[in-house]
Order: sequence, then C-alpha cells, then structure tokens
Amino acid sequence: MRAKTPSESRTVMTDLVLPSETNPLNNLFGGELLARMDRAASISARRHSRRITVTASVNHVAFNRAVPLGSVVTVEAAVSRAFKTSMEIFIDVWIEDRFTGERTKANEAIYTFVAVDDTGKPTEVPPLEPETDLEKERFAAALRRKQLSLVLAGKMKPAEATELKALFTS
Ligand SMILES: CC(=O)SCCNC(=O)CCNC(=O)[C@H](O)C(C)(C)COP(=O)(O)OP(=O)(O)OC[C@H]1O[C@@H](n2cnc3c(N)ncnc32)[C@H](O)[C@@H]1OP(=O)(O)O
Repeated sequence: MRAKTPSESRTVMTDLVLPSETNPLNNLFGGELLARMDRAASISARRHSRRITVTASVNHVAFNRAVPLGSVVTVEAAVSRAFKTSMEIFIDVWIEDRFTGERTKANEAIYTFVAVDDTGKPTEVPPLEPETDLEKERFAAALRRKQLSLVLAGKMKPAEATELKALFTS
C-alpha cells in the first residue's frame, strides 16, 4: 500500500457556537466539542484509509480554554500515525478573534480509529509518512500513546509495553 502524508487526511471544520450548544456559563458544552472532534477525526481516518472507520478510543482530551457563545471554532484533524489497522488522529481546536481574526489554540485531543470491512472486521491501512517537524514529533510519540491506551483498556500487559517502559528506564 502506498504511504500517505498527514496533509492527505487533513480535515478542517469551521462552525459557530450556538446557544443550544452551551453550558450554564455560556461556553461550548464539552460533549458538543467531543462530537465535533469525533466527526472531523472520522473524516480524517476515512481519507487516510478509504475504508469504513470507527472510533476505538479517545486517548486524550484537554479542555484548556473555554469556548464562548458566538465563537467561530475550527477543528483541524489529521492522521498522526498509522499502525496495522488502527490510526491515531491528532486534533487541534482553534478559536478566532471576532475583530482581528487572529487564531488562538483552545483545545487538543487524540483519538484512535480503526478501519473495518463491511462486517466490522479490522482491515489494513496504508502507512503514514510524516513530513514536517511537528508531524514527525507526533508520529514518534504515537506508539507510546497506543501502548498506554491498550494497557489502560486491559488489552496489553504492562510488561509488553516496551515504549512506555523505555520512558522510565532511559
Ligand atoms: C465514528 C463513530 O463514532 S463509530 C461508533 C463508536 N465506535 C464503535 O462502535 C466501535 C466499536 N468497537 C469495535 O468495533 C471494535 O472494538 C474495534 C473495531 C474498534 C476493534 O476491534 P477488536 O476486535 O478489538 O480488534 P483488534 O484487537 O484486532 O484491534 C484492532 C486495532 O485497534 C487497536 N485498538 C483496539 N483497542 C484500542 C484502544 N483502546 N486503544 C488503542 N488502540 C486500540 C488494536 O491495537 C489494533 O491496532 P493495529 O491493528 O493497528 O495494531
């Protein structure tokens, strides 16, 4: 299978924050942001694999900044590493200043998607070839995050998590 670059799966979704999507502090409801990120990540995973893709896990979400009512929010997702049938998707969330248009990073998240066939059976995906320094950095750390996610899900024994162990022994 031909290797693909993160730019081939990059997905950018821009939308407003409406009153029905806010919490009592008039900021974007966390679950609404999770759904927006899931949609963008799902499109990214599909663009990389050209298969049906399902969310396998949400590995990390940081709600660093509240997103106020009326904000213009941009969710930007791209595959950060492809394994055999799974893909790590890195998502950056930006808000845009109403007057200057300047973008500020509000949140980020990391999701794992799996490509499946028509029966829901995991199927192989193309490898990923990172290009920029940031893409290379995210690619390098992705195996460690995959192992942590599998250990926490009870799908890998901690003793087998070689990349994680290396963190503590180096
Ligand atoms: C877009 C949406 O919202 S879809 C709706 C929400 N999602 C779903 O309904 C998915 C339901 N879950 C499933 O269908 C299955 O559990 C699947 C397809 C995700 C995984 O199926 P499994 O039988 O566990 O397959 P398997 O053990 O071979 O794992 C497949 C891959 O997922 C990876 N994986 C599975 N669980 C996790 C996890 N918790 N964290 C990270 N990776 C995981 C495996 O390491 C493997 O990766 P690899 O082939 O790249 O090495």
